[in-house]
Formats: sequence, C-alpha cells, structure tokens
Amino acid sequence: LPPPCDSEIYCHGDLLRTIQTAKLFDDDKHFVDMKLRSDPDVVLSAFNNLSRGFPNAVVSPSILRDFLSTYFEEPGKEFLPWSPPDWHDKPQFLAGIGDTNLRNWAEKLHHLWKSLGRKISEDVSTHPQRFSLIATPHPVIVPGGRFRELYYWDSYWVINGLLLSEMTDTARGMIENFIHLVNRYGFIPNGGRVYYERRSQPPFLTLMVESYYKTTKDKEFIRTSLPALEKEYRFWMQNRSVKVEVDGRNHVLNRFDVQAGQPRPESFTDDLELSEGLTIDAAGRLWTELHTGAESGWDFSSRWFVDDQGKNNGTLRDIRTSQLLPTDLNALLCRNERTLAQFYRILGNEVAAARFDVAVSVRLEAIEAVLWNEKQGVWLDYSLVTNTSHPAFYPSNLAPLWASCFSQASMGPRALQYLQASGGVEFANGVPTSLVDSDQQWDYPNAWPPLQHMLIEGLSSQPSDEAKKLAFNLAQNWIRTNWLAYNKYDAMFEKYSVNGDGKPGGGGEYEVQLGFGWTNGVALQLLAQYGDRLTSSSGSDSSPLSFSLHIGVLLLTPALYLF
Ligand SMILES: OC[C@H]1O[C@H](O[C@H]2O[C@H](CO)[C@@H](O)[C@H](O)[C@H]2O)[C@H](O)[C@@H](O)[C@@H]1O
Repeated sequence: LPPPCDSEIYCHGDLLRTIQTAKLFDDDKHFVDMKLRSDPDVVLSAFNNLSRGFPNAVVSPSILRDFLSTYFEEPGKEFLPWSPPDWHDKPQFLAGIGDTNLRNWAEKLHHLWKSLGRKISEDVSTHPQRFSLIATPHPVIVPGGRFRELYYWDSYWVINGLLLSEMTDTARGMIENFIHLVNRYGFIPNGGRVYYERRSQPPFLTLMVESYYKTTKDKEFIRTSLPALEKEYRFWMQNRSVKVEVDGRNHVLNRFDVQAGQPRPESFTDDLELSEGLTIDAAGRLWTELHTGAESGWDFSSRWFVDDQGKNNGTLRDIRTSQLLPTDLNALLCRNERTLAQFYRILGNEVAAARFDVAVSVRLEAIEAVLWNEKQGVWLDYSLVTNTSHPAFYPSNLAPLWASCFSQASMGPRALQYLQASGGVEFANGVPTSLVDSDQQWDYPNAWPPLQHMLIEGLSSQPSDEAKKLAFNLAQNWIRTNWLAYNKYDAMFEKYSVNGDGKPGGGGEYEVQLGFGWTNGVALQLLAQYGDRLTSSSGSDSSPLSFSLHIGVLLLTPALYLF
C-alpha cells in the first residue's frame, strides 16, 4: 500500500521516523508542519550524512534539534496575517437575537472570524516542495489551535457562519479553494497538508455551494461549480462504494476506505505504538483503518470497533471503519444527489436533473433495505463483516432525518421515538457522540458541534410539534453549554463534555483545541435560527434525575449498549 503521500520528508522514510520517534515535540503534527529551508534533496542528503556519522547508534536528541534548526523553520511561517476584507460590524442577524447577553456574545463570535483568517504566503506556490502546506488560491478560515490549515467538513459549518456574518466573498473563496482541490486531486483531501493527500472527509462541497446559492441566488456560481461537484461525486461512487446483498437483492452504498499503509505522519508515534507486537501485514491493515477512520471525520470512535466475533466492541486496535456502511455518509450522499438534481433544474438541464433523481431513488431503496432497522425504528450502520446492523446509539443514526432521505413518512416519527428512548437526549449539556466511554474523542462524554447541528436541523424539519420542541431544547442546551464555557474560559472549543456545565471535551490523541471554526459556525446558526427564544439564563426540560440514573446505567452495564 502506498505511503500517505510521496514526500520523503513529510510522509515516509528514515528522516520522518527518526524525528518522530525521538519525540522532540509534544505533538507529532509539529514536525510535519515545519517548512524546509532548502530543497528536499539537500535536506535528505544532510540527514543521510548525519546518520552515517553515527553507525548503529541513535542520533542524540540535541543533534537532531540542531539539524532541525538548520534545515527547518517553526510551523506557521507559511501564513501571513489576514483580516477578511468583507468583515464588517453588525451583520443583520444580530438584531434578531432577543437575549442581550447572547446578542453581545454573538457579536464577539462574529469578531472571531478575523482571528481565524489565514492568507497563504506566495512562497508556498513558488516552492511547494519546501512545505507540507497545500497552496490554495484564496485565503482560508482555519479551525484554530493545532489545526492551522483548512479542513474539509469543518468548513461547511464555517461557511454557514460566514454567510450569516455577511462575508460572502470569504465564503466563496473557501468554496473556490475546494473546487481547486477537486480539480487537482479528483477529490478533496481531509485538510490542506500533503500528509492528508490520500484521504478525504465527509463530502460537504455540494452543500457548501447550496448554502452560498441560498444566500446569494447566484446561478452562475452553480454553473461554474457543477463540473467539480460532479467530479467529486464520481470519486465517491467509483472509489468509496460497495455492493451489498440483503434479502436476495443487491444494493450499492458508500463507505470510507483509504489506501495508505503506514502510520499517519501527524500522529506517527501514536500509530506506531498502537501497532506494537503485530506482524507487518497486520500493522499495515491497522494503519489503513486508522487513515480510514480519519476520513470519516470521527477519529476515533468505538463506532468503528469490530472485535474478532464481528461485534461492535473492542479497542482502537480493533478499528475496521472500512467494513461498515455508515448511515451519515449515505444520508449525506443522498442529500448531495438531491441537491445536484435541484442545481441542474435551476439551470434548466432536465436530463441531468433526472439522472440525479434516479440516483436518489436508488439510494432511498438501499437505505431502507440495508440501513433501516425495523426493530429499533431507526437507521443503523451496517456491518460488512456480519451482514447485520450495529445496534448502538450514535447521533449519526438520525442522519437520514437531517438529509430528508427516507422512503416512508412513518419513519420520521419512529426515529423520534427511538431518539427519545435512546438515552442520548437526556443530557443537559449536549447530545453525546455515543454512550460508550472509550476515552476516544468521538465517544461519550464528548459532544461535537456538527453532530448537534445535524440533529437539531433534522428534528426541526419534521412536521410534528414534539420533534420541533426537542430541536429547540437541544439548541438551548447547546447554546447554554457554549456560552457557559465562553464565560469561564473566554474561548470556544472544538468539542464539549456533556458532564459539567460549560466543560470542554477531552480524550483522544491531542489536547482539546480552541478557536474554533465549526463551533462558532454552529453557535451562530442556532442563534440566528432561534434567536427570538434562546436565553442565556436557563437550561431546557432535561431532568437532572434522569441524567444521573442514566450515568449509573452507563457505568454499571456497558454491555447493554452493545445490543
Ligand atoms: O491529528 C489527528 C487528527 O486530527 C484531525 O481530526 C480532528 O480535527 C479535525 C479538524 O477540526 C476534524 O475535522 C476531525 O473531525 C477531528 O477528528 C484530522 O482531521 C485527522 O485527519 C487527524 O488524523
């Protein structure tokens, strides 16, 4: 299997292994974000000379540090400070927020775009071989903290926030960057670094264009974007789809599936340590699945663990993301297909629109046959190992509601019942990513902004008052959590804990990050949608009693959640 990219500095080879395993930095991402002072051949030959001076010996950390300061620059040098020129005071949506505390806070969130804007230095385009950063034609809004570069699915919520902030030029520039990346790679990499080059993230480009169109009504932008949107769609259908037979009928659904058989450069030692004791083949399979888990955006989660018996169980060593058909990815592709049909219709191209109508019908049939679980009354990830559903609760089980991709009207109310009985909406500080406390960051007790938003949007689009009320309660809980944390820490976080009011999330392989692109985007969207009703002072109807009972059950009987 190929390495994560071709670069012998940033993606494979002795230099990468030596520096990362010497653990000179707290975070492996530090080294692979450093800029070269000379071209790679010069640096590689200097490194070979250096190691030749120490036959059979480990080069000492101080010599490696000297080597790094001679040949590399600290991360971050590839950007110039950039304040988006279309930023202006008091975008209209602020006036719709009734609660004065929340309105003032929303204004501060609107200000944060200025601190997250980055312009890429021209040096990156003229000497690409000296950078791990991938040059894009327009400036970007980054998530923040260690995430110094653009990220794919994060940018959907960032762009929605920018559009509310009336920063349409910045939003358009970000979309054009992604179009540029599709044209260059045939798909959009996970993020703007060469070490993300072999994997993508959940495909949100079509929905970014939809958001931009809804704000600007710019048909011409749809026309110019469509070839790239089609190209990305083809990538997912040709490289990330699989045939599955259920009840004697074949269906095609999508999965995450990356071909890169070495440790992730930005988490090199984590991946190496995780593979200790495995054969070379088994280690290669594990690394491939780690890349695949990262492609899902849920890196990492017990959602992807499959033990020897094929059960949704185990630890990170049991990660088998490629062996699952995820509900959310398929709901997203269904929404993409429907949106592409609408785009073609807007442009008057009925033939192309009909092609995507057919894709939607085929997908709806597959979602019903493979992902809908009649017993639980919800959609569940489907295992290619056991040909059965994975029964645990994840907010992603409700993604077809968000995408409006279900074939029978009764499925909406049944999914609502499932959600209410699942235990997932009992928490006053957000909906956890799962009910399994695995110490991975995409698991209990962490709650992530995009998942809250998809759930709330899905519920609020349902016809029933009950679903709409739940959507509002979840929005109120989430805003309260973000707001309390902001007051305590003067910061927005990439994720929060459902335990404790205004507590940042944790777990996983890096410290919780501040900034934070998608968190700000989601908070602004909820403040705009529910601004007349949200308050800074109260929670929702969640009862503390059911919360503590739930925690009791969670800690005492984890096996319950496996069936
Ligand atoms: O370095 C570890 C991993 O970090 C990223 O993943 C997390 O942050 C991203 C940016 O906010 C987010 O898109 C992703 O969902 C998070 O899990 C990176 O995307 C991973 O590829 C990387 O391995």
